Amino acid sequence: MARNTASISNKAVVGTDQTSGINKTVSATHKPAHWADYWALTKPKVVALILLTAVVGMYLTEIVPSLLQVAVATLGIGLMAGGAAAINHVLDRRIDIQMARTYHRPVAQGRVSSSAALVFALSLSAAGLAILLVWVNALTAWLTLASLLGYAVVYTVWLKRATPQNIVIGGLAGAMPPLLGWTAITGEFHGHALLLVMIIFVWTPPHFWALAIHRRDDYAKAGVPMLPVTHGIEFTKTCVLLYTLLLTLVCVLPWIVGMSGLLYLVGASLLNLRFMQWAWRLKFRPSAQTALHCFHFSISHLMWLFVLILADHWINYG
Ligand code: HEM
Ligand SMILES: CC(C)=CCC/C(C)=C/CC/C(C)=C/COP(=O)(O)OP(=O)(O)O
Repeated sequence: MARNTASISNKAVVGTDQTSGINKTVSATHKPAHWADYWALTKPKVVALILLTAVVGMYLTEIVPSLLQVAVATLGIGLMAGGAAAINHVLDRRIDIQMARTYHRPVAQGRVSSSAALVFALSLSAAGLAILLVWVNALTAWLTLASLLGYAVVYTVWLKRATPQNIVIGGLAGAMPPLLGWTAITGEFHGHALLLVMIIFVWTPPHFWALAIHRRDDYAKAGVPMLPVTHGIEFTKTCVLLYTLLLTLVCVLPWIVGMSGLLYLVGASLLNLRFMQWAWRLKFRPSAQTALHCFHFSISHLMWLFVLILADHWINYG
């Protein structure tokens, strides 16, 4: 278990952030806001992966979308996802200041005021909603708004503070993008898109709980009832292992229903075997960094899985 420290004084906040796996000491004074602070509010790396899954949803339909269609829908969904992330920074600022991983965030530190961050977040969200309503379609616009509210309000305000199943239920909002991509092109629901949603939904618990195991003490200190805090690390490791097993089974469904071919099946199975190997190691042969490695692998896993689904689709259907 990594040890993290965050001491807060009037002038400076100094902590050790090991999420990256690198022991880097960060210090922050109350500097004025920089454009990079606003960029950070949007959680750009998370949104990038969300957008990859949305774009794959767009290209998996029977219609071949134009680049302009893809670009406009991606912009709309991206603005709303970034807006949701910025709202989360405002609503979570008191939790964020208490955790070594998040204490340096712009709103928690006061470099960006809550009101400025809120104006920024609502502007992004409104622009995204308008783009989707005017140039995409109403179904996608309202579904994206539902995802935004699901993450920024239902998860952040309520579930996160209320139950250790917070990220299981709240995970639905983050799992929606492939469906958003699909409806952006077709204007309607499809079982194949729902399968992609199910894959991200089942992937989310092992993704997050691996990190939460590594950061258990942080969450305990901030009083957030994450599973390793309420039910212990061993129980959470068992849940990670069982969810990776479930994920392996769910990932076979696209092949069973004829949505994906052998390239996908073989590639996805290899990725899932590796994920299960990390989860097994986490449960039975852990070192201090295993949970962090497992978390990092989960991100590569989802990225390559969606690249594979798309490559397989292009090979099979042109
Ligand atoms: C309720 C659902 C989810 C929860 C609770 C969750 C939680 C987290 C947390 C706490 C981090 C660490 C962030 C940081 O250190 O700043 C993280 C990182 C990340 N998550 Fe998730 N996540 C969820 C869903 C997703 C989804 C749906 C995706 C993409 C499809 C995703 C992609 C990522 C990526 C790419 C990172 C790395 C970010 C970075 O390195 O800056 N997450 N996640
Ligand atoms: C409109 C649309 C598609 C919305 C997508 C919603 C979205 C941005 C989901 C990402 C989920 C996420 C990063 C959760 C982090 O949990 P946390 O907020 O508890 O983590 P933290 O401690 O790092 O803030």
